[in-house]
Amino acid sequence: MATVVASGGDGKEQGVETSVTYYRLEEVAKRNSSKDIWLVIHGRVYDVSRFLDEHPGGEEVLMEQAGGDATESFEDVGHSSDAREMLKQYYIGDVHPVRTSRARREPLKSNTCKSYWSYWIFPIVGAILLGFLYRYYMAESKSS
Ligand code: HEM
Repeated sequence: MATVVASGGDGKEQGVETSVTYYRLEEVAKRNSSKDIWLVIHGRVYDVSRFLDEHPGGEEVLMEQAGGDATESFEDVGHSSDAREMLKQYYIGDVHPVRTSRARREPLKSNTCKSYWSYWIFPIVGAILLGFLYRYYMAESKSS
């Protein structure tokens, strides 16, 4: 079961049933000081504060990405599989899957209503047509 961590606070809050901690992008964005650096790579949040001095590519590149999504820069460098393996050491959680404001405004569209009407409309229209045809037929047979 996943735990959602709201933005604000110290960002380390965790619930009772925890397997993944989610951080909002606003929370990650705050971690951009020289001593406290978080970044996002492929939707995962990494606390690289203690990795700055050790990063073979230098601390500047990490600081440039601090608090943001570093996926593109990380991939552009073509990091080795060892580097990707190292990521695990700094992993602290996932980016919170936020619904877009549009998705929040629009309720989930259901087909139930649509199919309900199409279920009734065809028999009704068919019955009306049959009624007209019958009247037409009767009028014709009377006049002849
Ligand atoms: C937690 C995240 C990161 C880890 C664990 C990591 C790890 C490493 C490692 C192990 C290397 C040595 C080369 C290799 O094995 O590929 C390296 C090199 C490098 N990294 Fe990172 N890196 C991270 C994030 C980044 C980011 C966000 C950038 C942004 C541009 C970056 C830029 C570089 C550069 C420029 C080099 C030097 C490449 C070279 O000299 O060929 N790294 N990194």
